[in-house]
Amino acid sequence: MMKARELAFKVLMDVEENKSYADMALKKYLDKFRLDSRDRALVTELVYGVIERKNTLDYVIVSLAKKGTKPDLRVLNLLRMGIYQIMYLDKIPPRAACDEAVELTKKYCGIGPSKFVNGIIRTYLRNGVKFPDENLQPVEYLSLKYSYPEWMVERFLKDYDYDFVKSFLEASNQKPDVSIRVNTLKTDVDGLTTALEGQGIEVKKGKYAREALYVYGIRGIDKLDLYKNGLFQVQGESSMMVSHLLNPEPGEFIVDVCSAPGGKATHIAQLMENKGIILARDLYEHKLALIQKNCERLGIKIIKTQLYDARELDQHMVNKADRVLVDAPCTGYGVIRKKPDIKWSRKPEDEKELVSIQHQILNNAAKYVKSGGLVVYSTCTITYEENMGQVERFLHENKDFELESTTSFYPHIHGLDGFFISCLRRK
Ligand SMILES: C[S@@+](CC[C@H](N)C(=O)[O-])C[C@H]1O[C@@H](n2cnc3c(N)ncnc32)[C@H](O)[C@@H]1O
Repeated sequence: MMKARELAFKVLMDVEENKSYADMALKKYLDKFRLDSRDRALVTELVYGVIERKNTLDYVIVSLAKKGTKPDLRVLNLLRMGIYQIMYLDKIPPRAACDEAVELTKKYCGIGPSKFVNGIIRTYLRNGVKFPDENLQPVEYLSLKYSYPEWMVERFLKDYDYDFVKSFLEASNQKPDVSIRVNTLKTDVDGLTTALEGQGIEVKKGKYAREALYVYGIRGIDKLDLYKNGLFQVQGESSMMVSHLLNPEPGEFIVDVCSAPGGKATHIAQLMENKGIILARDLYEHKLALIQKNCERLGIKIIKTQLYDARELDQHMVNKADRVLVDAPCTGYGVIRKKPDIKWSRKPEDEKELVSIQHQILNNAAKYVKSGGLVVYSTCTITYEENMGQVERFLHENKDFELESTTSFYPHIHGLDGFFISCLRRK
C-alpha cells in the first residue's frame, strides 16, 4: 500500500517533471490511492508545503551539501520533504521524518543517495542553518523566510512598503478556508446551511458576500450530493464581490469576455434570476466546456458560451451590452495561497506581456457597453501596473468613461484572495 510520504513524493515529481498543476496532480493521486483522512491531509500538507517553501528548503540543502553537489530531482524532492517536516511540522518527530526520507531514497534512488540524504538531514538537526539578516539583507531575508523568488519580493517592494509586503507574503503562505457560493436559483443560505450541517459539516457565514459560506471538515467537496445537485459553487469570497459590483439586473444583456471556468458568469446568472442573456467568452474551447458543465449542474439557462479572442474587436458587439465584465488574465499574485506554484512558475517578464494583453482586452471590451452601461475590470493580483495603472491609462484614452469605484482585497488585510475590482461607467 502506498503511504502518505511516498504518494506526496510522486505528486511532487509529477509537478516538476510534467509541469502538472499541483492541485490537479494531487487530486489525480488522491483519487487513485485510497488513504485514510489523516494520510490524505499529510499528503496535501507535504505537497503544498514543499512547493510553497521550495527556495527556503533548497537554501538549507545547498548550505549543507558539499559545494558543487547537484542531487538529482528525486533525491532533491525527498530531501525537501524531509527538511520541510522538520522545519514546519511540529507534530512529526524529526527522527521519523529523517528515517522515512532515507528509506524512500533507498527505494527510489539507491544506497549512495540515501546516505547523502541521511547526512544532510542529520547535519541540519545538529547545526541548523544561518539565514540572512533582516536589516542588512531585507530582500534576501524575506525571500528565504517566506519562500518567494527574490525578484518577486523586489517586485512587490516597488509598489508597497516593507511591512505591507512582509505581511502579504506571510498571509499568502496560509491555507485559506474553503468558501462556497450558495446557488440561490435552487436554495437559500439557511436551507443549504441546514443541509450541510445535517451532514456533520461545520458552516460559517461569509463576511462580505451575502451568499458566501465557509465550510470546514469536508474531504472531496465535489463528491457531495449537494455539490453534484448544484446547490453551491466553490468560489472565493472576493471573486464573488466582482459580480456584486457588476450589479446585473434580470433581463439584461451581459458580455463576460474572459469567462472560464465560469465562476463569475454563473454568479451573474444567479443575480439575474436566470433571466436575460450572458455571453460568456474565452480563448480556450476546453475551458468553455467547464462553463457548460457548471451551468448544467447549477440549473443555469441564460449563459451562451463562445470561443472568442478578446484581443480582437468584435464589431457586431459594439454598443450592445448593458454591462461588460473583463476578468482579465493576470499574474495571479493575489491567489498564491491557493496556487503556490505561481511563486515558481511566474517569470518576471510575464507581467509586461500581461499588461499589454489586459490593455487590449479592456479597450475592446469597453466598446461593447451601451452609453450609461457599466464595465467592470477585475484581476486577482496586486501590482499597480495591472490594476490602478491599467485603469488610469484606460480613462486617459477613453474620455467617454468615468471611474465609479475601485475596491481591493488583500489576504493579510481582509483574509480573502487578493483582488482588484474597478467599476467604469460609460457616459
Ligand atoms: C481570471 S481567468 C477568468 C476567470 C473567470 N472569470 C471566472 O470567474 O471563473 C481569465 C480567463 O481569461 C482567458 N483568456 C486569456 N486570454 C484571453 C483572450 N485573449 N481572450 C479571451 N479569453 C482569454 C483565460 O483562458 C482564463 O480563462
